[in-house]
Amino acid sequence: MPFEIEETEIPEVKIIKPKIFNDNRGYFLEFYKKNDFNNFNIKVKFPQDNLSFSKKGVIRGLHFQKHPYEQGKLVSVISGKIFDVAVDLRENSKTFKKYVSIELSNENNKMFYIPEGFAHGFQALNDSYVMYKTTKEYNKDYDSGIIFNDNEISIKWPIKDYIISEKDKKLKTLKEIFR
Ligand SMILES: Cc1cn([C@H]2C[C@H](O)[C@@H](COP(=O)(O)OP(=O)(O)O[C@H]3O[C@H](C)C(=O)[C@H](O)[C@H]3O)O2)c(=O)[nH]c1=O
Repeated sequence: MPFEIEETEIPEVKIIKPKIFNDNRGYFLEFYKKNDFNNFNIKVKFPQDNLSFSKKGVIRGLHFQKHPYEQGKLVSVISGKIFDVAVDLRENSKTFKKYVSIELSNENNKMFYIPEGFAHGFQALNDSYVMYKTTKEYNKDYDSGIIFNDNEISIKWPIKDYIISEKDKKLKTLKEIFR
């Protein structure tokens, strides 16, 4: 089985460790294999792959797509290191408004599986290339998000001297979204 799975404090959010096949040339790993993920009860399709490059200190997020275009994500770091965050936005969940975070890097080759119903964001701990698969296609009309420093979630972003987009500066708080 070329993947190992680790639980997090939010049961549906998983850490996935692909098997690394090292040899004298370098290494090989599988990012995703339908049957193996089905064995982990992750039975989703990924119609879109994304790649973003972020300079050290950049925070992207906290983003989500509104119903019916919610996106699950399988996040990996091709090069660099990020502090990756998933926030539970499922109002009927015991962990509503709670978050889990993980360091993903091309050293640990870990992946983060974030199901639909969560907001996603990350901070680049050095210049980083992040590749992630999504369970639905991007729909700009349903693109939404929560301000990164919402004190109801209170994420401890590692780098204080952050860079964020003008768009992300204007994102609402959880309270404003879930009145
Ligand atoms: C997400 C996305 C964006 N775009 C276009 C829209 C903008 O013209 C440009 C940059 O978009 P944005 O500033 O929303 O990119 P990020 O800040 O990296 O957004 C992502 O950041 C967090 C971490 C996520 O998990 C989401 O996938 C996504 O919200 O790419 C597309 O054409 N397709 C897409 O799927």
